Amino acid sequence: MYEKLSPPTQGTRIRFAAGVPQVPDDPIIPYLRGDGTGVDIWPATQLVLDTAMQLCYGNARKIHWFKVYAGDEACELYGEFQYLPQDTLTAIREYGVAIKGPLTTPVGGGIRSLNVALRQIFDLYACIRPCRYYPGTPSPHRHPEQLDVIIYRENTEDIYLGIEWRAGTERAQELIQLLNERLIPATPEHQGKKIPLDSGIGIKPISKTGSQRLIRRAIQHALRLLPAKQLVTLVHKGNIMKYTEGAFRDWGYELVQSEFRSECVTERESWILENLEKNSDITITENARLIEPGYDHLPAPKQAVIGAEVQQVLAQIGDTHGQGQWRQKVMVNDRIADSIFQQIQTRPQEYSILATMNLNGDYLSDAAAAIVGGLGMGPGANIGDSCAIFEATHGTAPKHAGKDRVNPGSLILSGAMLLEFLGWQEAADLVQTALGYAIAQGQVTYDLARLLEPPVEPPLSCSGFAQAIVRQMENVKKS
Ligand SMILES: NC(=O)C1=CN([C@@H]2O[C@H](COP(=O)(O)OP(=O)(O)OC[C@H]3O[C@@H](n4cnc5c(N)ncnc54)[C@H](OP(=O)(O)O)[C@@H]3O)[C@@H](O)[C@H]2O)C=CC1
Ligand SMILES: O=C(O)CCC(=O)C(=O)O
Ligand SMILES: [Mg+2]
Repeated sequence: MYEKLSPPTQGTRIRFAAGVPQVPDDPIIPYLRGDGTGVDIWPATQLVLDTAMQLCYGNARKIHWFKVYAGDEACELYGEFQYLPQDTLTAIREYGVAIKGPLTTPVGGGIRSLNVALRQIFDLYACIRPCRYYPGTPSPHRHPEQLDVIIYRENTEDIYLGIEWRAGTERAQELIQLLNERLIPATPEHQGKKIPLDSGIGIKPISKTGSQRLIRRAIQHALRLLPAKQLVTLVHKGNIMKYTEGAFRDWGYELVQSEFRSECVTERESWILENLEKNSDITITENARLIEPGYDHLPAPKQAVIGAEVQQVLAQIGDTHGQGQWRQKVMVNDRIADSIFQQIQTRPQEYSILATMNLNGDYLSDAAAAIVGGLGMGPGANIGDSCAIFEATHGTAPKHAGKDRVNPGSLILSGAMLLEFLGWQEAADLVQTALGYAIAQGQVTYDLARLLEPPVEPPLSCSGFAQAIVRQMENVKKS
């Protein structure tokens, strides 16, 4: 079955039934060490996860790690350009749940992203990146503790599908000519536009299916955490990209109507219902005026549309959501992408779960991680219906590779997400608590040490931080 791999001789595979992992007490879990700082952060992570398992479950539960290869390490074993060997894909498919370090992607030419390839091959459509503050972590913000969001990033489409043509190539020019000569002139709203012939071209597909399955998971997550997480915000740049990003928003609202009608309320619906609560004699027009800024300056047909919206909301959900019932539901709203970058900084406490397309989520997850301490504190999971791969938000940070200095926190916390996914909450909680205690006591790596006042000198090494977490876990278990 494998060309160069030998799976562990003990352990059992995880299977998925209707999207849910069926987890034995002795799962075999493939891991990819990764490139760059993967050599530092993976051993640190494995130590913490194994210790947490041992402390919580003794010999009753054990992960049997299965080393598989991608990136530079794979080329060493399998030969030149063998960045993602078939063995690795077979192992991940067979065992269902994996964890990985970061993998390098060159800018411009060369190989396409192995990270993105794995998400696409296994249809890991939901990239989940929680950004939560651990007290004592230095931050450029005065109140980083106010940010506690979970980013749900669509993970398989958008420009990450990688359908691009380099400027000047025959295909790029053929496509530009087709667009300039046929498709653009045939579309009235594009009249007069022209694409410069020396352009590179990339395609940005955003599908209804892809958008809705991601947003569905985000809403389901909010419902599980209710009332702690009560808001799902659809992030988009739909004012500019109407039929891709704007459609993402519209399909999100459609989903509320079609699948979550009794459990959700949209922000606009809540305004309409609240206006009625505050004034039971309010007319449709007065209500419409209150929900739509500039209503009085709109042409009559547009005013009519808003009036109809008010009427429809009251008729459809007045009984089920009115008189304050909507306050117990998950609210769905939307924000334009550029604005959400400042909102998470200026009003972080107002956001809970952010549902995004691929590119926006990539940007937003680094930005949100910066608020809670930087990329060393940004965990993540890529989840599909029959596979899951856990990985940090950050990349290979090549200048720090092999120096035993970077913060393994993101991969360790990704490991905690893995434990939680397996249903081993006690071990997941232990890891998070111990990591929090270590940071609170100033036991930190260089990235946090340099920001603390006064700076911590010398900082812990990568492996030293893992050992500090291990000591904290032992203390928690003793007490
Ligand atoms: N999922 C994946 O595998 C990902 C892979 N990549 C790939 O990684 C490569 C490098 O990307 P790059 O843009 O440099 O981004 P990186 O995320 O690798 O690193 C950028 C900077 O973030 C900080 N940082 C990253 N990881 C840590 C950590 N564990 N602890 C502390 N600080 C950290 C460092 O800042 P400082 O030096 O200031 O301390 C580092 O220089 C590229 O090939 C890229 O494609 C990128 C993102 C995700
Ligand atoms: O795959 C890569 O090289 C970068 C991906 C990335 O930045 C991310 O997934 O956050
Ligand atoms: Mg990124």
